[in-house]
Amino acid sequence: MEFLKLILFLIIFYIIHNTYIKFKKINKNELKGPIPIPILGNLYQLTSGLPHRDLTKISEKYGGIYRFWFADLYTVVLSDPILIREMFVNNGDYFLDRPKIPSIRHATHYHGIATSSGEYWLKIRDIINKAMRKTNLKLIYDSLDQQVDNLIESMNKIESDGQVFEPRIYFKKYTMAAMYKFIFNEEINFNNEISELIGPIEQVFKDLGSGSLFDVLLISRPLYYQWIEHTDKNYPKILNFLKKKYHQHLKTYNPEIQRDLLDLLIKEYYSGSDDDILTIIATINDLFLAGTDTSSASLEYMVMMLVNYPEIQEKVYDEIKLTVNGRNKVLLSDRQFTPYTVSFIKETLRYKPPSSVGVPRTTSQDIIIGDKFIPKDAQIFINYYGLSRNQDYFENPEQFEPSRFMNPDTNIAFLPFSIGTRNCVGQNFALDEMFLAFSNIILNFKFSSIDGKQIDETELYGVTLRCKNKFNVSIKKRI
Ligand code: HEM
Repeated sequence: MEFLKLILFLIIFYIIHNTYIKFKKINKNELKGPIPIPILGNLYQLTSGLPHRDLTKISEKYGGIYRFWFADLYTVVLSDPILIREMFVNNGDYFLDRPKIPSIRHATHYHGIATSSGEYWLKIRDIINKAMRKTNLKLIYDSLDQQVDNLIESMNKIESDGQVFEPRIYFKKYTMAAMYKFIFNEEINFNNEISELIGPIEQVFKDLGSGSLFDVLLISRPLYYQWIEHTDKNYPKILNFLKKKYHQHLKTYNPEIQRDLLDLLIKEYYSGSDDDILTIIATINDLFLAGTDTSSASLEYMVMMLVNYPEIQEKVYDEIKLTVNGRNKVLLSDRQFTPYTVSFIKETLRYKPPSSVGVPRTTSQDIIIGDKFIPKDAQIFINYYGLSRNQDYFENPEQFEPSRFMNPDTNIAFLPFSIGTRNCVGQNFALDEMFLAFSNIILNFKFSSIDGKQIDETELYGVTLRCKNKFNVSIKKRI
């Protein structure tokens, strides 16, 4: 009986303390936001299954910066481009780190490029920045050409066999093959070892995307960490695969010759210590995950937009056809002559931003931005979806209209790759890779809906925002 009383007392104490933390005044300039409830905070307001849309709706009341409690995590949600610049560029040093949560600790132990912080991150970011410069990517650009040829060849076969084209699978293969070449200098074999990784990778994305309440409830974190360490089978599979590749690579490693990214990382981090091995493995894991799903999801959306807006499809095709002037291949150097095609790609990134609420950051100290107080350790979200729906910057934001980007003035709210020193490290590569695939498929094929109806544009929320339903389309050869 006494024991039960003690438990009851502890529960009541916990709830009161939790409520006090969420309601106490921390600063006279603190952010406004919806009213939280004990324990869950504002999570009860994410009701639609599409958190980026719920967060966008809340910003209609509270504006481009507001406070939202993800259970126990004080979170700042941003959709105002001026404030985003003020924080990530003008005060960038205070917003560079990533939050620490059990599922990330389990996955990478905060190693690698995407989830690390502080000096450790600075060093690895510098290495990857250099590796991603175009001059160091010659190999991968040669290989991209080959991947585009493979894509067109597969599509030709689909068309001549009278089959339908499934964008998701073919674009995934395209972006995976590109990253595989960049990291391992190898052609990917989809019938072989990599096929067993596709399932675990998808599951990891699904788990990270749906998020876990136990990650954001402080009291449950230690137990939750132990639980995932013992039950998760997906990350160990991916990491073991990458470890195997690392050891194979080591056997033929020659410090005089840099074949690929893995060689570069071995050069920088080879000591054989567990920590350095984890750095190498976590970094290639990050690049492989971050560099494949985002670009392939965008390409998938581009095809959907071509089908749903046939008159826009014809405009893009006419521009590309005129530009290549009889050649049967579009090159990167053609891009400067295809402003409408570039606008189409930008509009797709705006309309369906692949990184819907981005990769969260955290503040390293209390800071005032404009007249807004942001406390140390707050989690910072850019709501890319909300940003791209900001009516102050985009007229009729719910309309898919590529010509909005034909205006030569840059729209400061177009930031699908984030901004500042920790923006997307693969931005230029992603834009090149998408342009090459997109412009060449449009030169070769006309896309249409299978049943004559528009394809459902609803998103499925996740680390990467993608279309809710996998869809197929009809393709018809143009040249
Ligand atoms: C349409 C394609 C892509 C979009 C929209 C996108 C968007 C983003 C965004 C919004 C971030 C978060 C940046 C921040 O914290 O402020 C990010 C980070 C990152 N992206 Fe991308 N990305 C794309 C493609 C790629 C590709 C192709 C690669 C690799 C070649 C890549 C590698 C990374 C990495 C490694 C990070 C973490 C950077 C760090 O923490 O320092 N991304 N990306």
